[in-house]
This record gives sequence, structure tokens and C-alpha cells, in this order.
Amino acid sequence: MAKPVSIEVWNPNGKYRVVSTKPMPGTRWINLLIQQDCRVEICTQKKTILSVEDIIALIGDKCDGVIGQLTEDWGEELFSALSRAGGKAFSNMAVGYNNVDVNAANKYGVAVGNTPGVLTETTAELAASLSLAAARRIVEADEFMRAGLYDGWLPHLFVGNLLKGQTVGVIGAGRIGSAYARMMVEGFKMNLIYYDLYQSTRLEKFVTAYGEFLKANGEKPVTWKRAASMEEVLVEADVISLHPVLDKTTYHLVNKESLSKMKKEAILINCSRGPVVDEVALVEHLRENPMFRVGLDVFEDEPYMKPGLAEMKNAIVVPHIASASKWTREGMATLAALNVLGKIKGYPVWSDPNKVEPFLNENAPPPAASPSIVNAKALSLPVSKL
Ligand SMILES: NC(=O)C1=CN([C@@H]2O[C@H](COP(=O)(O)OP(=O)(O)OC[C@H]3O[C@@H](n4cnc5c(N)ncnc54)[C@H](O)[C@@H]3O)[C@@H](O)[C@H]2O)C=CC1
Ligand SMILES: O=C(O)C(=O)CO
Repeated sequence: MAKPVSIEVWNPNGKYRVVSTKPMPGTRWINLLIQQDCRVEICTQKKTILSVEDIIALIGDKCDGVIGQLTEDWGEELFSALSRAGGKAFSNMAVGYNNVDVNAANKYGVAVGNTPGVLTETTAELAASLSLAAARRIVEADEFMRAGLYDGWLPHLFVGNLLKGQTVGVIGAGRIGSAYARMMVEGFKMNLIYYDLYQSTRLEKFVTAYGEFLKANGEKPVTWKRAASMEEVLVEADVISLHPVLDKTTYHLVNKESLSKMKKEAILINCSRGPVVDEVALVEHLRENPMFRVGLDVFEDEPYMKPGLAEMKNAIVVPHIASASKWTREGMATLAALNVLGKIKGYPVWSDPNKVEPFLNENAPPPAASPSIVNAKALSLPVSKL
């Protein structure tokens, strides 16, 4: 059994025991729990990724709900431990929940929450930042300056790609993929090609309307196309950004074969999940194609990089910070806490997890509902009529 982990306790006499496996940004989430009679225990152990054993020790004998992190392995062992401790509520502080075995949660009747909506624009902004940084070789140029190598303007110095008029490809045009597409189309007048299992009518309407606006102003209109296959995107796009969920259908979606279909000077961005890309194949591709560039926020064996990636000048790598804006991270903490609280209090589930603004208004009490429970249907949880 793991040693007891260090914790910080708020409202020790609260009726319901809620554990957070990490300190989370802001205090609103703590206050909302305390106001509803929760004792809040926050793990303060100086270890970035908690093991299953650590979390079992945190859950202890009596626990009503847990707020966990995407780095943790929430499966049979943890859900059975939570259930034994009387708990029926868990929320990831993340929108992605590939670290959670939802079937195991269903088996123990545990509601699984996630935090959609509040990180859409922040994550899309990082994908856009990586796209620009890769296109204009910003990191390489910064390193060159700091190394004292700049001795005067040269016609060939750090020549990169112009985005205007090129084609942006989006794979997975859900909330974040669509937000990214809009930024790149409107901001840089790029044409759009996207691939998703579902049609994104709103995105298509947006690009059409923006194209008409440009035309009315005497400029070349932007265009959109929904690709019938992912291959079309790979072949046609100059910048490709990955935004699907990680599941069996998207594991290694980008592999040796798909990389070989992309343009030699294409840019690939991944702000979804590391295993969507075969990172070994990517390193080989980067080595063989120096003009191909990549911007990565996520890694196949996170927090590690595959051998060779760190040495590649045509790769920009950042440590899974796509959702790291203060407003977003505080909002994620709030949504995660309210998911757990809602289940503990027997509240219904919010009807539209894409419209979570009422939960984020600091000047009003949040609705009496869990903002987003991914297994609400499987557990037959009631849906809010608000
Ligand atoms: N790097 C980071 O910090 C962050 C990463 N994420 C990742 O981004 C993912 C997407 O988030 P949202 O846009 O909010 O989710 P979403 O559910 O709105 O969008 C995902 C889209 O992927 C599509 N999709 C699923 N399987 C596909 C396939 N085989 N091929 C093509 N498209 C497919 C879905 O139809 C959906 O439109 C999350 O699941 C998470 O893993 C999310 C937030 C921050
Ligand atoms: O929310 C998610 O899925 C993340 O990756 C963290 O921002």
C-alpha cells in the first residue's frame, strides 16, 4: 500500500468528502464545494503524476467524489476503490477522457464528468500559435539570436511559409477544430478543407459568409471543402491540425503512410493527444524532410519524447499547455468541481455541455446541475430542464 499522501483540508466538518488529486487554479471551485457542505481535501504531494496506489490511499475508506487529472489511470481499480468508499462521482479536469475507462465507471455506477466548452478557444489559440511559429520558424530564429549568430539581414535568412491563400486542413472539426479553423480562415485568409465523421454546418456557413464578405470588398474569397476521406486533407493542405478525440479509430491516425502523402513543406500541428501520431514515424519523416515542420503540444509517451525528436530543428515542442490560460484553467476546475457536486447532491445533468457559460459566471450562483457527465445516458441520470 502506498504511504499516506500529503493533503490540504478545507472545511473539515463538511458532510461530503471530496478529494482533488491536484491543487487546481482559482478558489471559486473550493468555495462552491464548501458552500454545499463539502469537506475538500487537496493532494499537495510533490509528485507530478500520482500512481493508482497513491490515489487509492487518497480515496481512503469514505469518499463521496474525486476530481482527477488526465495523467491518471482511472480504471477498474480506482472506480472499485471509490465505490467501496461510498463514492458515486468522478470528474476529470479535462475535456478529453481517454484516461478513463467509462465502462468500469458504469459498472460501479460512478458518474464521469469532463470539462467541455471552457477550453475551446484557448486550445485553438495554441494550435494557431504553433502553426504560425512553425510557418515562420520563430523558435529556430529565437535560438539563433540568443546564440549570438545574427550578424546582419540576409535575403535567405529563416525564410518560411506565407499562410495567406494557402489551405488549412483540420482533422476532427468538433469544438476545438472548428474554432481553430475559424481563426486560420479569418485571421490569415486561408482556404479550409476538413475531415470529420460529422458535417460541421456552422463552420461551413462561417467560411461561406466570410468568403462573401471578402468578395464584396474586392478580395479573393476563401473557400471550404468537407473531405470525403482523411487522405484528401493530407494531400491538399499546407497546414494540418489534429483535433479528434483519442480512441481506437484515431490511434496512429498519422503514421508513416499518411505522412508520406503530405506535401514536403507541409506543417503538422497536434494539440489533441499524443498517440494520434506515430511519433517514431514522425521523427523519421522530419529527418528525411527538413522543410516539413511540426508543432506538438502532446506526445505519444507523455511526458517523454521519442528518441530524436528533441534534436529536430523542424519540430516545435511545448509541454501540453494548450488549455493553459488562467480563465480556462479556473473554469475547468469549476466545471470539474460542479460535476462532482451535482452528482453528490442528486442534481440533474445540464442539457447542453457545449453551453456551460452559466456555470462560469462568478457573479451568480451556478445552476443546480452537473455541467457535463459523459456517461449520463448509461447511468440513466435525469437531464436538467433549465
Ligand atoms: N492539448 C490540450 O491541452 C487539449 C487537448 N484536447 C483534446 O482535444 C480533443 C477534442 O476536443 P473537443 O474539440 O472539445 O472535442 P469534440 O468532441 O468537440 O471534437 C472531436 C471531434 O473529433 C471527431 N472525430 C472522432 N473520431 C474521428 C475520426 N476517426 N476521424 C476524424 N474525426 C473524428 C468527432 O466527430 C468530433 O467532431 C479532446 O478529446 C482532447 O483529447 C482538448 C483540450 C485541450
Ligand atoms: O482538456 C484536455 O483534454 C486537456 O488536454 C487539458 O487541457
